Amino acid sequence: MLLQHLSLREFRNFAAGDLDFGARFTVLHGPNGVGKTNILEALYLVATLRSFRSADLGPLVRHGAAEARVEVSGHDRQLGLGTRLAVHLTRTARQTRRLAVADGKTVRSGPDFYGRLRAILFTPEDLGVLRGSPTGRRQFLDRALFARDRAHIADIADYDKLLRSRNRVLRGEDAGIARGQQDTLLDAYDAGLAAAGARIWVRRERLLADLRGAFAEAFAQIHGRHLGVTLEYVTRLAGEPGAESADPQTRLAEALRGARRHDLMRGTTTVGPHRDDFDVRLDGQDAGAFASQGQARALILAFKIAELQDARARAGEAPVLLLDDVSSELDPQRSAQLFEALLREAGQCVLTTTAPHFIGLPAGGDCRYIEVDKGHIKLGGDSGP
Ligand SMILES: Nc1ncnc2c1ncn2[C@@H]1O[C@H](COP(=O)(O)OP(=O)(O)OP(=O)(O)O)[C@@H](O)[C@H]1O
Repeated sequence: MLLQHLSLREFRNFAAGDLDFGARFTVLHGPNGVGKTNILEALYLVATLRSFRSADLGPLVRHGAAEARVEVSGHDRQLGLGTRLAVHLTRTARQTRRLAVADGKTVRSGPDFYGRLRAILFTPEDLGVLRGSPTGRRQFLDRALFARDRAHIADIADYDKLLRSRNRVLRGEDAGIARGQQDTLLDAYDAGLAAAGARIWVRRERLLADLRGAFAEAFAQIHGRHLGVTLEYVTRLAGEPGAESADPQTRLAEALRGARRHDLMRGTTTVGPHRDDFDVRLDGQDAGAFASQGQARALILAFKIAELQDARARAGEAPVLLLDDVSSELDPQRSAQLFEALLREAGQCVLTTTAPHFIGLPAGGDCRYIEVDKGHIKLGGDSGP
């Protein structure tokens, strides 16, 4: 989809905001805290019905408002038609409800909505992923999969819900459950977790297998060919004796059953893809512990390039690249390298920066500079920085 227009109502710090996208680049610029990332978050919401900053959608509704709306219009290149996608958020006392609308029609099922706008996100936090927590690395992989496989978003949501329910039962938090009922409930949760969890696990393994070659090549181009690089999925389930013959769902179901007594004592679920990780090695050494800052960034950049190449090859067109404030983390030389490599692979790209002169893209033609100022999108933003 080629993005043409975005309209925000009561979203984050925007009471109302409208902007037209550049055909290739849209540079959102302004000081810290004015709402630039909020605009990327709005686009990400339309792509995935999720936020990349908060699990709860409540904070996306402007303080004091009960409802928020994000609407994107653009051109669906595959259908050759104009298209409009909207997400409405309604905050109630207990939760925030979301409603997806495509071309005026409500879309009840998430998987029917995901993928109409396909977006790949790159934030400064991604640059620290190798040194950060396994949770951050799993989110990093899952975000890559959200753009690749629309079923993955639904599986992650189902898995998280089942996991929370299983953990509540393990901790005895559901009052009034007898001992016999507890086992029946756990059996049901285990079956659901094994089904969704196996799909998550298999997709993550396949993603890494598919990206491995392009990742190594992109890293070699950025950093040189003198260091060997590997990329592996890490799961405790892989090495279970005799497990190789069973399919992933059966292996996960058996592992959950086997861990149940232990999990009851711990009050939490200790096996499954919510405990998995991925491992990047430079000449056999763990990159998280041994790579220099520059190497770690080059590795993540290489992963994103591989992700963009894969997405373009699969869908026949490049997804929209959402690039949040990356230049602030890099020196000018690295910044130039990053833009050169990423932008070569990207189709349409929406980027935020406090320093538009850093971006170095000429205004006009396919590039539009838009100034953001405390919840206001300045009109007439197609001039240069
Ligand atoms: N629900 C909300 N209602 C009103 N304002 C909000 C809401 N959520 C966030 N904000 C405001 O949005 C602003 C943050 O916006 P954002 O993170 O997009 O800034 P930014 O321009 O990307 O800044 P930086 O350059 O530092 O990354 C803050 O001023 C915050 O108070």
